[in-house]
Amino acid sequence: MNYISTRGQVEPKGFIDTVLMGLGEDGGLMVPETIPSVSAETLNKWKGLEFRELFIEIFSLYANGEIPENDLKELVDASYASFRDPEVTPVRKLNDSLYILELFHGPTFAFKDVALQFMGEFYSYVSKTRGEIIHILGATSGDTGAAAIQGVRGKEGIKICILHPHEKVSKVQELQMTTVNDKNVLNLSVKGNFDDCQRIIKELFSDLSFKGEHHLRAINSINFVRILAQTVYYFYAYFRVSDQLGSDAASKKINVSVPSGNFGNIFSGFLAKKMGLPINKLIIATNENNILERFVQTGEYRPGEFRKTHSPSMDIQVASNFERYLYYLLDEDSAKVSDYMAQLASEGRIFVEGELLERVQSELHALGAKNEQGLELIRKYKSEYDYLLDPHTACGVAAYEAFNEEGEVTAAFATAHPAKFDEAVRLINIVQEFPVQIAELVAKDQFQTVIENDKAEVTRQLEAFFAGDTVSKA
Ligand SMILES: Cc1ncc(COP(=O)(O)O)c(C=O)c1O
Ligand SMILES: N[C@@H](CCOP(=O)(O)O)C(=O)O
Repeated sequence: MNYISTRGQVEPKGFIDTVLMGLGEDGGLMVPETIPSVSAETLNKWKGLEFRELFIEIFSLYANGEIPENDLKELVDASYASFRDPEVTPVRKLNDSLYILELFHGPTFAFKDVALQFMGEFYSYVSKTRGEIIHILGATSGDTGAAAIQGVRGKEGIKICILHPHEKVSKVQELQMTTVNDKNVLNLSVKGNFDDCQRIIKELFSDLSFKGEHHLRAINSINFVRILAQTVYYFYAYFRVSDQLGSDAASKKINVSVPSGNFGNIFSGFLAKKMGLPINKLIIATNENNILERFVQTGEYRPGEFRKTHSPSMDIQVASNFERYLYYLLDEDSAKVSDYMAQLASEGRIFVEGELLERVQSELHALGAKNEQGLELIRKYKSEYDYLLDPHTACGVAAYEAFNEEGEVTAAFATAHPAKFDEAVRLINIVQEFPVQIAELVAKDQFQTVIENDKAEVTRQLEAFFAGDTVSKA
């Protein structure tokens, strides 16, 4: 299988080369030339697999055998060894129509660990086996950065620089990133918002001579391998919810409700559904930064005013993976995607209507939860089920409440542990106990460089950080 760009100007690439390229060299996003389809028979075989086995099956459909089976197994085992739950992503039933897929059992307590602990192992493997220099550049609203740093800290042949918005991530997120004192880690705290950080790194990735000279690699969901790793828990959740439904499984439809910002997580669900997983509704849950809700309701995709909310990781206006969705919406017509993206760049908006909008509305449901609504739901679920939602998960539960209908059940994705967002939880006077790994962060020193919202300054920092690195092949 080869990979091509949504904008059609990149020669087809193999799997590892696609991962190393990250953002397509034409500014588009890489996608598989064809999406593998999974038969009902295969789904039936897969339903008894544990998470790691499922990962290997799904990954193997996309990786062209470029990683020998034994090596892949070792990578997967190493990636999930640090997870606190043996199931990796367990599913809890809250009531007859609501199941929670807990994605926060990795080392940094957010769903990003599922893909990023794997990516850390993967990059290390590629560095050793191909002698590639791996200089990771990423932007974060808090969780990607923490998980990516954790995945590569101290690893030979790899350096990582993460841009986060200054004073716009939670205290725990900031500590998770900035208390890491390994020499291969650089935290830049940018006086701007997440969209600024993402724009700067995309501009640097688009400068092909700078990217090549400095061996820049992506860990954000612009990188297709992130999307792929995230599809695994859609399959896993579907199978576990079906198990728990028992004899009711045949008569119930299964929805997923996914807290969304950069559109990577929900796009993984879109991909899983295209592969043949019979998910019913794909529900996008956002906070008041509701560009995706506005798009699904009206067909207009227009970044609006940035809102600071209780779910800061989803304080995102420009949803990176939207372009991948657009590609499939436009029937894989890369010329049309390029036109739409050029229009977005020049006019600040794009618009779909008529049959296209009808298709969007048949494929996606979306709700932008209000700040107060999120807090109210945290309070309600704590008191009714003794289950503490984090504020991002609460947006997903709000969307479940809005869209789940008779004959359906919903797997709402818990994308973070509430301890990461105690600022919000405290507002409703709930006192939570912190996991020890989080409690011990406050005593540690922090290492970060605060900089202006300025690409030239980021460039200078990177040139100094990456200078003189070489790597040899194992
Ligand atoms: C806790 C949490 N929930 C949800 C999201 C949204 O996920 P995505 O960016 O893949 O849409 C993020 C990050 O964006 C997050 O950190
Ligand atoms: N919420 C994310 C934003 C970046 O998303 P990504 O999926 O593209 O890495 C974060 O925590 O940084």
